[in-house]
Order: sequence, then C-alpha cells, then structure tokens
Amino acid sequence: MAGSGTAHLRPAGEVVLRVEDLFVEFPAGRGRSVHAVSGVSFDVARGETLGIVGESGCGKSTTARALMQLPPPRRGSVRLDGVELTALRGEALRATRRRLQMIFQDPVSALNPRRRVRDIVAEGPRIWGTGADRVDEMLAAVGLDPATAAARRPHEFSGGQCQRVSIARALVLDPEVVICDEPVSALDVSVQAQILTLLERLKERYRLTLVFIAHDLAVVRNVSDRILVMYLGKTCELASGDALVERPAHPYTRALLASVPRGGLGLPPADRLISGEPPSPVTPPSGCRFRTRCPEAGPECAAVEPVMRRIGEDHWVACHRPEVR
Ligand SMILES: Nc1ncnc2c1ncn2[C@@H]1O[C@H](COP(=O)(O)OP(=O)(O)OP(=O)(O)O)[C@@H](O)[C@H]1O
Repeated sequence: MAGSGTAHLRPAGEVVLRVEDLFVEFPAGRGRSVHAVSGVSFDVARGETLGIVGESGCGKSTTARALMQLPPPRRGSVRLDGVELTALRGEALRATRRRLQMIFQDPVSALNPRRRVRDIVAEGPRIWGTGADRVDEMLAAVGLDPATAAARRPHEFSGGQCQRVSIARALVLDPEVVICDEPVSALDVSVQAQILTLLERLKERYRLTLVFIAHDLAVVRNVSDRILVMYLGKTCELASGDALVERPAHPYTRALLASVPRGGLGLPPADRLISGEPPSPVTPPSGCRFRTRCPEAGPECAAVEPVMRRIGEDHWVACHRPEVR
C-alpha cells in the first residue's frame, strides 16, 4: 500500500486534534530565523496516546506549545474538535485552551512555591468557575491524600509528588487532550515508572487523549499507541508503536532505536548509531534535513525534500530511501 502528499496521517477512530502544516520560527538576529518546526502534520484520535520522540532541539516542545498557541504558529492549522485554534483570540482562545492542558518536564518549577497544594489545584476552577468540587477527587486520583497534602507547599514534596500535583492541576478542568512534555525525564527512574503507570490509569478513568513527548524512545514506546519521530523541525516517520519498533523505515528512526540500551525495547543489539550533533536549525540542510548524518544519503536527498508517504497500514515515512520490509 502506498500513497503520498500532505496527508493527515489518520489514526483509526474519531479525530480530536488535527494539526496541519505547522510552522514555528524564532528570530535569530541579523534577519535570520530558527526554523524550529517546519511543516509538521498529525492527527490524534480520541482516547489514543500519540508519542512524539526525537533528540534535544528537534522541536518537540515548540510543537507542544504551538498546539496551545503559546505562541501561535507562524502558519498552519490546529483544530480541536473541529475548532480552528489559530483563528481564535482573547476570551474565545482562553476558553478553548482550557480543554487542552499541559504537563511540564520540571514539576517543581512548574508549581508556585508560595501556594498551598489545594490552592494550586483549585486555581483553574477559581478562574473558570468550574471544577472546584473536583479538587479533592483529583488529589486522591493522583495518589495524594487530600487531608494531609492539600495544606502543604511544593517544597515539602518530592519531584514525583510535585508531578502528581501538576497532573491533578491539569485534570481538574476536565480537559479533552493533555499534552505531556517530557513529564518524567526530570525524575528518578523508579519514580518515572510510577508516574507513567499513573498517567495510564488516569487516561482510562477520565477518557483522556494524550500527546506524550519525550526524547527517550523506550519511554515513549511504553505509553504510546502511535509514535511520531521528529528531526530538526520535521517529521521523519509516523507509525503504530509495533510497526515503528519492528519495521523502522527511516534511517533516523533506526538510529534512534539503535541508541536505546540493549534490552530496553527487547531488541537485538544496536547495529547502527549516528554520531555528531544535528545541524543548526538556523541554516537547516537543503532537501532532507537528516541527510548530513544519514548513512543512506544520496544525491536526491540534497536536492528534493522528501514528503510523508504511506508505506503500510498506519505507517508513514518521509525518506527517499526508506527500508521497507
Ligand atoms: N524562544 C525561543 N527562541 C529562540 N529559539 C528557540 C526558542 N525556543 C526554542 N528555540 C529553538 O528551537 C529549536 C527547537 O527547540 P525545542 O525546545 O522545541 O526542542 P525539543 O525537541 O523540545 O528539545 P528539548 O528536549 O531540549 O527541549 C531549538 O533549536 C531551540 O534552541
């Protein structure tokens, strides 16, 4: 099965979040720009977890913030239940943004140190006039005892407990989509597993849709139904977790898989690692942005930018020379 074009990379099921051709740039001085996100498209189905993976600086957090319109993308479309967020301003944007919540990497700095946990979780309900009756329920749902935890301040908690407070704060407003931006990478490994299990449980209980961002493919694989691989602001590959791990088609995906410690994904030892740093997003390479580090690169890779094309059921790749099995 094959196809091509700016497809929506459709998952099975009802689409709740549709992102099309997203571009985000930052000024880099002397009239130049950081091309942080350059034409990213994906759909997220209601109830699924879409993982986004890629090395540091590839544009994962910028994509996450652009979904929230923080800041709005330079161009492209973000639709939540069909509502175009990039066209909204002021109160209408704020009201819609409530249905999209975010959980951040550093739970301690994400929480106001001067406020008590109950007030932190109750702040959204106070602003929005809804959800105040859910504060204790949410604290209990994330594994904190409302009777003892609510009156304490963030510095009295561990990093893992602070992340639980952040999750309660995000869920109390009953969001449709929760964007988790590296939610466990600042935590000890043993705590990481607890938070991931908690997110899975909460997803089931509250019928959440998750966008789960991490640089660690083993973590993403654990929680995601489908996985989007990003490199230097572009999408390389999108596939179900199984297809991505068992039949990686993009050389960058294969390199990412190879860099996961032996056994982390239950795979044979690494056969191909990439070295060096990615090029600057101020002056990205022509054609395929991965070509300067790609073991498979040929002349066409410098000349023509590969577009996402379908290579299998729920499997898309942007590569002139994919390994298709
Ligand atoms: N406010 C900003 N101003 C200028 N450049 C920025 C800004 N925010 C991000 N960038 C740049 O945009 C690119 C993408 O950054 P982003 O944080 O989205 O990547 P990431 O994949 O989330 O990496 P990390 O995991 O390290 O945060 C990087 O080159 C980064 O330096």
